[in-house]
Amino acid sequence: MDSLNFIEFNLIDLIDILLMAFLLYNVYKLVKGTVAINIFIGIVIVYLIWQLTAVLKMELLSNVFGKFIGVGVFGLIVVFHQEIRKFLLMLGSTNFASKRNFVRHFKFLKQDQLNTVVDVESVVNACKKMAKAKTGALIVFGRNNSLDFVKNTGDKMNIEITQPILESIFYKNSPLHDGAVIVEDNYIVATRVILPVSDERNIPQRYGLRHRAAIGITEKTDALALVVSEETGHISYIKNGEFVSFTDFDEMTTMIKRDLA
Ligand SMILES: Nc1ncnc2c1ncn2[C@@H]1O[C@H](COP(=O)(O)OP(=O)(O)OP(=O)(O)O)[C@@H](O)[C@H]1O
Repeated sequence: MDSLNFIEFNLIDLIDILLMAFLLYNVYKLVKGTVAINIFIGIVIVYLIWQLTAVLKMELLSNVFGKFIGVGVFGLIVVFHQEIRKFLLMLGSTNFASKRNFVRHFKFLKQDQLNTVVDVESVVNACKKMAKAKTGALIVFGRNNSLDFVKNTGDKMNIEITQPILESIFYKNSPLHDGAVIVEDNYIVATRVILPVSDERNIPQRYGLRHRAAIGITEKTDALALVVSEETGHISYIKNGEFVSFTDFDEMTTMIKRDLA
């Protein structure tokens, strides 16, 4: 039967499927937890129906779905422009192949090579202390995307994270207190960093530049951000350009650890 020819399978098909699965998995990881996930699932469904109608030679339906997908590509570029940007950044990122993903899998070969586990407790404790004292702070955790483009706006550092260090950096009279701190692999790698500010109109007026900067960097990259408000002493956890809600700081700590894993 001609229509079942597609069942013939060779090595190239296997590689094709594996690469496609890898691509889809990474796209899924990017959009997971965002509103884009529903659009992503919708597209996958439309695509699968299109392929099915094509294989079964249902000319009319296949034509309609084909046209829809053809035009839809441009719509997708607009809808997913942030995710596409993050994905391309991830592919070209120096961090992607270097540390978190690649080395971690081979960590057993060299036990003490990298200290990749961020001491989240110390960071959260420092934030709690700063919140009490109404000291503003902005801490960004790098993940897969390289943050080199923002690190260059501040001072490069290499300080292992401790609670007192973080508190002293953001202490009001400290020369380093302005801007954001970038954290990678349990090290403060940059201070006084100027982040891209989000121009999203839906952010409530009460949030100023510190919060907009946290939203901006987490929209443009897969980084995570913690903000301590100087005005209210409120601590916000921001991911994918949105405020993450949590009931207590233990829950927030667990979420950050999970997101950094
Ligand atoms: N683009 C930026 N990147 C990094 N840090 C920034 C940026 N813009 C402002 N900041 C930091 O935020 C501080 C000003 O915060 P602002 O009062 O405007 O924000 P906010 O969101 O209202 O925060 P808060 O609740 O702490 O007042 C600045 O002193 C600076 O340290």
